[in-house]
Amino acid sequence: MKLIVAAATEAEIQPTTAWLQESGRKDVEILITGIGGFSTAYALGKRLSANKPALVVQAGIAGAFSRDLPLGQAALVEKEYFADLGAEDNGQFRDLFHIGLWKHDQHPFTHDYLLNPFERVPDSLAHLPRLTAVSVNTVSGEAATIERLERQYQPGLESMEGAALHYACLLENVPFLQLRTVSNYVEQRDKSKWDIPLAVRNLNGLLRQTILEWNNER
Ligand SMILES: O=C(O)c1cccc(C(=O)CC[C@H]2O[C@@H](n3cnc4c(=O)[nH]cnc43)[C@H](O)[C@@H]2O)c1
Repeated sequence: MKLIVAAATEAEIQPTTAWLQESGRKDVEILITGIGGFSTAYALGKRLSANKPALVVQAGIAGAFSRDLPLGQAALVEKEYFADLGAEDNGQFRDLFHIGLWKHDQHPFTHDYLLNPFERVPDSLAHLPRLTAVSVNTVSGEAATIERLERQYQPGLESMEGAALHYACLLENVPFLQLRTVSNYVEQRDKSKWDIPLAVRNLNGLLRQTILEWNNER
């Protein structure tokens, strides 16, 4: 049974891809899903309908809401929200639960979020904080948007693909983990403050340990 490592961009997991190619390992499959929820849901849905892996690990960088998480910090995402899917109503954002198009606890949601029920977290990742995250189509950079997300969801992290991973894997009944490292803070956009190399280095270090550990256990 395979382990699938899914990432939005090749750049985020390039060190792991190179290492896997050198090792000639065949039991780990790389899936580049593209950026955003729609491309991730499509890529995962298509792949998982062919046959089911033992585990999908989505690996990527993310924005952090709090300075308590240093750049480069790794975390596992436990709860995910589709945070910009809804309607604007008299200056207020309403999600699909609020406007009655989705029902609380409808499969695969728990209340209004997507919970990862996976309990067999590898030792190499067991020490990581387990956070709530929001998934968005537009990287948040306006104070009003950031305040709204914090008020509504109390997130630790923001990405563009996490909720799609949870949604697809819960529907397909495939175990999954979402591993993220912090590349930037969710704030007014200033790419010069991002540290993508550090986030990618830490992400791939943990990915490699996870793959080695996963291999030894079977
Ligand atoms: O510019 C580069 O060199 C570069 C290299 C690797 C990856 C990138 C990306 O921009 C990856 C996009 C990916 O990152 C996630 N992400 C990172 N920070 C945030 C954020 O603050 N809010 C939302 N998403 C974020 C996201 O999942 C993207 O898919 C660039």
